[in-house]
Amino acid sequence: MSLCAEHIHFSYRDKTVLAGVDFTLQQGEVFGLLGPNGSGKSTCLKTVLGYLKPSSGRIVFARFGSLPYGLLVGKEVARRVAFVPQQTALHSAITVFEAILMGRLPHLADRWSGYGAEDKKSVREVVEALGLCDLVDRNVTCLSGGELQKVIIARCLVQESDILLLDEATAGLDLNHAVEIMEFMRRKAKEESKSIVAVLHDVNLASQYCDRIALLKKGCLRYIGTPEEVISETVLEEIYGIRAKIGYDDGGKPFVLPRRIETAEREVANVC
Ligand SMILES: Nc1ncnc2c1ncn2[C@@H]1O[C@H](COP(=O)(O)OP(=O)(O)OP(=O)(O)O)[C@@H](O)[C@H]1O
Repeated sequence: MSLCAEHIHFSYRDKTVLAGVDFTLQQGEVFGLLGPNGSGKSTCLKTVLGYLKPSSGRIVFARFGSLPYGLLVGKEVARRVAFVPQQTALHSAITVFEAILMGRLPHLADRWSGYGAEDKKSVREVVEALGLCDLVDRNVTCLSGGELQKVIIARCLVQESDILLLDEATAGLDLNHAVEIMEFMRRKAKEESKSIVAVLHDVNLASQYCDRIALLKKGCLRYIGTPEEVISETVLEEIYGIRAKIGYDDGGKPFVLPRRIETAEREVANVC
C-alpha cells in the first residue's frame, strides 16, 4: 500500500464536494480517477496533497502515516508527493531548463543553497526521456500549450517522489504525446514502483494504461476496479448519462464509442 484515503468528506462552504471517499493506492499502480465535470476529482487530489483539509476522514501514507495537515510543510510533502495541476501558467522569463529545475527545490538543503550537479543531471535525464531536448533553452512564455504541459510534467518528475498525482496531465496533448506520457507513467510505475493517480476524461486512455479505475459521481466513488470490471454500458450510462458501445481489443481491454442518449435513440428509431 502506498496511501489510503479513509472516508474523506470535504465541503466548500456549504457545498459538499466529497461525501465519504475511500480508496487505497498500491505501490507500482496507475490508478485512474474518472468522473463527470464537477464530480470532485481535483478536490480529491488536493485533499491527498494536503492543500485542502477534509472536514472528516484522513489520508494515511505508507511511509509517514497519517498526514498532519498544516504541520507537514510543503517541502516535506513535495519530496513524497508530486502534483501536476489541471492548469499551470508560467509567466516568468525563465528557460525550460530552469523551469524544470525548480522541481528540485524540495531537495535543496535550504532555499539559498544553489542547485547541484545531481539536480541538473536529473533534469537532463527527464528532458531526454520526454523528448524536450530541443526546447531546453526556450523561454517558457514562448511555448505552445502542449509543450508547456510536458514541461510541467517534467518538473513533477524531477521531484522524484514516490507518489505522482496527475490532474488531467494529458489534456491539451495530441494523441501521440498523450500516449507517450501514459506509457512513460506506466513504465515509471512498473520499473520504479511509483504510485500514480491520474485524473482522466478519456476513458479509452484510462482503460489502456490504468491498472484500476475509480469512477466518481457527485462526490461519491461509485465503482473501483480493473478496466474490464468497471467499463460497461450500464456503468457509463449511470456515471456520464451516455449510451456507449463497448468493444474489446486483442488484449481484452475495453474501448468505448460514446453516444449521447438522444443520438443513440434517434439512430435506433431511424433504423426501425
Ligand atoms: N475553490 C472553490 N470554491 C467553491 N467551490 C469550488 C471550488 N473549487 C471547486 N469547487 C466546486 O467543487 C465541485 C468539484 O470541483 P472539482 O474541481 O473537484 O471537480 P472535477 O471533478 O475536478 O471537475 P472537472 O472535471 O470539471 O475538472 C464543483 O462543483 C466546483 O464548482
